[in-house]
Amino acid sequence: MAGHYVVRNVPRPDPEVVAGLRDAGVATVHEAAGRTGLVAPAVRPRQDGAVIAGSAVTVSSHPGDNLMIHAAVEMCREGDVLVVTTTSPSTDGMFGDLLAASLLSRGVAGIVTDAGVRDIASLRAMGFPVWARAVSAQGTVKASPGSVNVPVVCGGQVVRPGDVVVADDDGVMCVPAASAADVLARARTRIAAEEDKRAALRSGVLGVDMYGLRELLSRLGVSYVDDLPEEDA
Ligand SMILES: O=C([O-])CC(=O)C(=O)O
Ligand SMILES: [Mg+2]
Repeated sequence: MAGHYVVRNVPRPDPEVVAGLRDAGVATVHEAAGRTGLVAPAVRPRQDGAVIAGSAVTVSSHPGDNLMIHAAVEMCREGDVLVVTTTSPSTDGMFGDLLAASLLSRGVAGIVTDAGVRDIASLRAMGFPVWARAVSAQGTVKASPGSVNVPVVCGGQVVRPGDVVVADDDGVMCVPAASAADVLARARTRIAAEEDKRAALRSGVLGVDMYGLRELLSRLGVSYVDDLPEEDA
């Protein structure tokens, strides 16, 4: 990108679609999106049990510099998720409890970052959810230009401002704004099918029978034997 920008206007997704995707959860949304959009698992939850979804506000920062995160706070609205990336890999702790306090005052749901966070005990105590590549006490400066609300790559996934970011204990998904409603419809179909499967499995039906896997195992040359044959022992 040639210039540095703070973009004010972001088309936000339908809040009902966002809430539906949050309720579906990351694993189901990932399947419903055709196994696309999953942020690399190195960008992992730094607390237990947090489940969020929201419209992405994106930050492209110089590594070791959190100036643009400060600029981004003002662009955030209730329910947004801040997605922070650096222009080259960095694990520096560029986000902590002070910035979280600022984001909480604007109703931000949480942060996803390809870089590092610090003050993690305070962040947990505040109930501000974080998905981050690293936890590092390494401090950062406020000195270099970057951009807010431009397309970024986080954990190998392109995230555009206004995309739906879903994050829970399983990781982080980015659903492009244009496909969010379709993905939610597919997620709901999947959830209904899984309910039937769960009930059958709980009642003792075996996966090998329910999914018709006996034939597949046989075709793949997997033999059932009472004892391991001598020649393979
Ligand atoms: O201030 C910083 O540089 C990052 C941090 O620790 C905080 O937000 O509390
Ligand atoms: Mg701090």
